[in-house]
Amino acid sequence: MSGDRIEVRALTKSYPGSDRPALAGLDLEVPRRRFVSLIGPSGCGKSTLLRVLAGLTSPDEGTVDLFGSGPRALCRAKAVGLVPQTPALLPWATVRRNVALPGRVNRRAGRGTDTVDELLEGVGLAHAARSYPHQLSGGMRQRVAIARAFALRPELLLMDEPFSALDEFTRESLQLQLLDLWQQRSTTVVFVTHSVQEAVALSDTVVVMAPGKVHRTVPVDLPRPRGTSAVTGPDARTIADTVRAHLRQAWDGGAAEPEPEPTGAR
Ligand SMILES: Nc1ncnc2c1ncn2[C@@H]1O[C@H](COP(=O)(O)OP(=O)(O)OP(=O)(O)O)[C@@H](O)[C@H]1O
Repeated sequence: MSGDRIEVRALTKSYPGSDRPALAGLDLEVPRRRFVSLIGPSGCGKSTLLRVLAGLTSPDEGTVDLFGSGPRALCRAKAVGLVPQTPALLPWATVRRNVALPGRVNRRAGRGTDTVDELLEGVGLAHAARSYPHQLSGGMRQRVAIARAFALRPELLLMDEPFSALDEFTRESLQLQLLDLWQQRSTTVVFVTHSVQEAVALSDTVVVMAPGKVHRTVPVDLPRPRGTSAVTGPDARTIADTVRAHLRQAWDGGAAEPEPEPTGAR
């Protein structure tokens, strides 16, 4: 147990009626305040891992230590935020209220809150504070979901392909806003994506998964804050090529040499 990291050990999880486990002995370490992306073939267990980390489902075997607590305890303490692919906003509430509501829950849980105006500013939605969800574009709804997740001041933010339905321009602008919010706060982010470019642009570490387990961890040694030139330059392209090579191995059944050191997302 350690308060400065997430430690997942030998995690297994099978769904009833499925012929192979969704997670098959997965090990992972994520130090506090890091931004880590999970990437891997469809069905390799990325969402299942997020659901276990969020305390939404229990593993069959293995241990999960989130900064010295279990997932359910961290969730009860309102210290875990989850941003899904399609945000579920309250249709009857304005943008402002949608973002403010977790704060009220938080105050009851004895945790601090961020001011709603700062968060709306941070995601470029100050002008839409009085709008309702049905009046927003998909990108704006996802911005509300991100602001709402940060309103919880989460120790751990889990994001499951949050930008996959967005056009490239909206996606890039949201990536920058997310990085700004993350850098201003001490949140640890675990981010699922299918985009190698996105994983490299955002992360300290890219975790390449093969079915049920971690295949490789790839450090992203790019300076922060990352401007467009850093994430499109030669160093970023080299890292992206490394991730793609590991992804190809993962697709081919994970026939790589063993991980040289423990599968920590350092
Ligand atoms: N509720 C469920 N019941 C039965 N099987 C499930 C359930 N959820 C996931 N699975 C199976 O578990 C495996 C892992 O699924 P999971 O959604 O975690 O993968 P993923 O990597 O997130 O996939 P994708 O990239 O397509 O979103 C898959 O074989 C999937 O069919």
